[in-house]
Amino acid sequence: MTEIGYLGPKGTFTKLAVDTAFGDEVKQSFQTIPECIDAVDNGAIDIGVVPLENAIEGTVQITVDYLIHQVRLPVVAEIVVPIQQHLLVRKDFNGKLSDIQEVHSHSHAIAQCHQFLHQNLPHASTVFSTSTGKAAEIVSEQNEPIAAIGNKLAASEYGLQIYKANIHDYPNNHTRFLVLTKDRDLVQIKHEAHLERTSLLIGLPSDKPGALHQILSAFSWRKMNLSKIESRPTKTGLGNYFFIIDVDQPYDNVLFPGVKAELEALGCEVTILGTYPVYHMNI
Ligand SMILES: O=C(O)C(=O)C[C@]1(C(=O)O)C=C[C@@H](O)C=C1
Repeated sequence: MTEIGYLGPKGTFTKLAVDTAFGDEVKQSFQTIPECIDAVDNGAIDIGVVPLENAIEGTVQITVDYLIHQVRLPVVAEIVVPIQQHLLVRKDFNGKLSDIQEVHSHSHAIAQCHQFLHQNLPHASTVFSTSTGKAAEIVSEQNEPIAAIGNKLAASEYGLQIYKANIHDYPNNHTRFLVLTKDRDLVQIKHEAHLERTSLLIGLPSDKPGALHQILSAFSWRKMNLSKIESRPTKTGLGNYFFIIDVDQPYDNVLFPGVKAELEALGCEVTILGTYPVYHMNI
């Protein structure tokens, strides 16, 4: 039976994404994103689902860096889900907002609610946890005036109440999750794909004038639509970067090999990270 790993424990957004995409398959929770990716790599599980990017806070850097520098796994699908952040407290908490001393959550969830916290809980300290589900678990176990930021699944899993709903700072909050596996045939998502996307990693030989312009030209004159470009440090010294580029079309045997050859002629190193369908889902 196919086993699917996710950032746990129960009640995380990743779990919601996995449940929506994979229904009743067997699932295993991991405490960190690298542990989940390692488990796919060493065969302990078949598929891993990890957060990649949030509409408010941007890239989940540990995911990108781990996939670039430590474990290269094929990306075979992307799941996009709406994210609604709520302020969760124990059911026996009946104080005021100003009584809350600590707010626990994943750093990305705290960042998505930064303005809310700044305006409504300026006196409370923020405490980072490994996930929103973990934060909810911590709050459920302590008889203290503390709160977690998380989703409604976390509220029901840990017996918490939603003290204030939808505290994320901007509407239209979504997170992209990557589905990673060595065996593409294992992944069957019963939804209609929104589009096909291809992600590339491009390394420059050295910093030189016009390098980025030349890279972008290779896509531009072929009329290939880029939906994201991001630089990440190569970790070899200040000023050295990789570019990660998302192209909103599937890999083909004409345009992509053409881009690759053109960029390699410029001295760039080009790696295809994956070509995959993108599913937009409601949770
Ligand atoms: O902590 C969780 O619930 C997660 O699934 C992680 C994560 C993230 O890393 O971005 C996923 C979705 C939300 O953007 C907030 C947190």
